[in-house]
Amino acid sequence: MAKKRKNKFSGSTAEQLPSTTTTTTKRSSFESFPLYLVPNDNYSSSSSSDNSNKNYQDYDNGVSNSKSRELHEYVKGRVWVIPSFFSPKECQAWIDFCESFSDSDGDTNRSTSGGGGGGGDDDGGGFQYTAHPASNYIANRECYRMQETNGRELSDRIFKRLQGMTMATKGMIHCGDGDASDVNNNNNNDNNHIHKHNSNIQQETADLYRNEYKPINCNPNLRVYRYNKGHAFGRHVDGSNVVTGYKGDSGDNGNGSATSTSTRTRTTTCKTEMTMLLYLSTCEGGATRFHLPSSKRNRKKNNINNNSIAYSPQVGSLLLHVHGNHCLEHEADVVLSGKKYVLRTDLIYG
Ligand SMILES: O=C(O)CCC(=O)C(=O)O
Ligand SMILES: [Fe+2]
Repeated sequence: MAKKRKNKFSGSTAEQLPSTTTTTTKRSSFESFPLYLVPNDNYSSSSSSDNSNKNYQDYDNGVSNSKSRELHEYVKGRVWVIPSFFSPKECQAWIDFCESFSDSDGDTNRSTSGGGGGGGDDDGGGFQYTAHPASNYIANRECYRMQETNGRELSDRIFKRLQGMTMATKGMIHCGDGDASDVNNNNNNDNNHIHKHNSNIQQETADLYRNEYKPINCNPNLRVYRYNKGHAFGRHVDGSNVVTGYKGDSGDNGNGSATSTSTRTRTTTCKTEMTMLLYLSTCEGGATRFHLPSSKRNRKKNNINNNSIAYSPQVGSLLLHVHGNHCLEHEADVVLSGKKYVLRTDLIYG
């Protein structure tokens, strides 16, 4: 069990929470986050006979194979998974770090309303309880959150690892224009299947740098969620955000701090295009469920569409999904037992 530790706060909460949100106003910080939790090396997905595989000695305890460090398409043109992005040890270290700011019952910074019990800790940092009912504009949500709005070094490292894995396998993810309504479902909820869809979307994974518009980093706005039993996040779509500080000219990252590992050679407007969900634990329930748009025929007939594809959290797996205009509606199913920990960032394109 992680011990309680004091933390200093910094940064600001970038994610806008509605006025009905029940949450504390304090900010948590990852400023003391140990960088070794995401080693600054380039993880390549090579065959097991390759020497570079020793990078993984501590990474997967020999359990996973190189395929589990590759990008797999989960919903065509919309959702991808890398089954072993973080090692189990790394996941546990993230959880321990985040929980080290909690009260012994794990309810640090708990506000007064809502379920779950526990009292607040006014200078502890760490997880903050977030809960709001559904309204016309926002989905219902209940979980704990911890946030660092400028975790630049960590996001650089996460991106470097993603590059190492995707470059060695199927290339970086190309994000093109498409119409989400053209995605169809084969109604198979099994995590082990790649879901095939008829689609006119020109959105296949593409080799890194084949296209001008490509992934350049991960969002330094890092969030860790903890869903306890009964917690969930209702049906919603994720918005795309313009991100500053990634101009890439002559090492200028726009904010005077360290140069990004993904320095570019031209000035560009950068936007988040994909949500990245890094599952740090497994639990019963708690799947991330994508709702597939109904076919044009069903829409005409006004048929109700209940097609969905759920991804159950696996320790260390990374799920990426297109967000913004082409985001599939999705939700986090209720956690039935255990705790679901997720690290959320986004893939920035420019
Ligand atoms: O926790 C999940 O499974 C989904 C989280 C999510 O949808 C989000 O962060 O926008
Ligand atoms: Fe979402």
